[in-house]
Amino acid sequence: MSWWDDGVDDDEPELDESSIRMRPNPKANRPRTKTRPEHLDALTARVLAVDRGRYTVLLDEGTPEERVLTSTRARELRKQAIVTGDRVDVVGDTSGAEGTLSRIVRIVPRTTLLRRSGDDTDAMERVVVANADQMLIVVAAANPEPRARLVDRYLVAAYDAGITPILCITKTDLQDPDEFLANFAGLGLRVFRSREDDVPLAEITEALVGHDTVFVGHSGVGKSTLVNALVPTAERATGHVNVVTGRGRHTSSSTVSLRIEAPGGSGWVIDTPGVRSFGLGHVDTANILKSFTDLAEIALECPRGCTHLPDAPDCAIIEAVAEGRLGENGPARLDSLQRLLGTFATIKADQYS
Ligand SMILES: Nc1nc2c(ncn2[C@@H]2O[C@H](COP(=O)(O)OP(=O)(O)OP(=O)(O)O)[C@@H](O)[C@H]2O)c(=O)[nH]1
Ligand SMILES: [Zn+2]
Repeated sequence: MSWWDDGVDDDEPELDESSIRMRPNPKANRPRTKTRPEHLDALTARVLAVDRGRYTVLLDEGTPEERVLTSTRARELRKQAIVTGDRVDVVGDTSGAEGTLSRIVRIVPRTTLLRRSGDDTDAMERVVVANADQMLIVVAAANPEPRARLVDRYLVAAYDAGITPILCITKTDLQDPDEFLANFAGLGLRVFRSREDDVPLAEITEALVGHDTVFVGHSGVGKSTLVNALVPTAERATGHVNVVTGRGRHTSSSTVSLRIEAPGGSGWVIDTPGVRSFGLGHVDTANILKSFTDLAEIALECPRGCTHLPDAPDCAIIEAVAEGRLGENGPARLDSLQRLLGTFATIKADQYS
């Protein structure tokens, strides 16, 4: 069981068989150039949304010819997941005219890939979002009560994927977030404080321009409220219940890309409303340490197989911090790293028990 899971998980990204690491017969994976056409005339597009075998893609982004197409995928891609944020090569009718269909023939190599497992004991991974370079983690100062371990799980997923995490703490009108934020003091994270009646729109927008940012957060933290404030055309469903119809929470379940416009340029917000569970069964511990470049360098002096956890004998990082070599913030930084590595160690222990 993932303790992230609140039972709602209506966004089911496809399993990506191409990313399963065990390859019993490497030769079978060689591209069969004879049978696969090259499609030299293909055009590269951005996948905005995925819905049951239909892909909404954006072509000629940012030019006067920009247009939205509906695409299917070529048969040779049927075993690979194509997800929001992917760049793909399309052929066929790329006019974008009503009723036309183009065809995806290639996935452009991804710069990053945010993945999750079904739960922590599950090594099978699902692809959530491709090519995001930032992750905005939305957490409420209160209601629901914030828990550092939950944020740690998002951080582990981000660091594992090589995505830069940013924190946005909402509902600061309900609670002073300082004490909670102290948990992350060592990470050098950019932190935004927000409340519904005073969202720091200019600052957050500035951080999003020029980036593809995936928004994650537990249900009820105010993520939709934030997305709607940043991208007024988004109209994401929020937790307000309509008293007239008695209906509310017509929550949309699919991951979407929303363009954020600012005088200085534009950026993309990738909202992942349906992804409630974030199993970390696939995470590689080395990737967590790699994100702490200063500590990773010192870790080269650690004994082989060092866990860097508080009980690790002769850990070079622990020694360096104790000697004050990492400065004033050293202890907080080590503490954060150990908490993330600890999260991971617990997961692995469960997996192999
Ligand atoms: N007091 C206070 N309430 C807020 C704030 N931001 C959002 N809320 C309220 O919190 C509730 C949940 O907000 P949503 O934006 O729907 O939260 P969400 O994270 O998108 O939740 P899901 O739709 O379940 O994914 C709503 O009733 C909001 O009005 C805030 O800054 N302060
Ligand atoms: Zn060590």
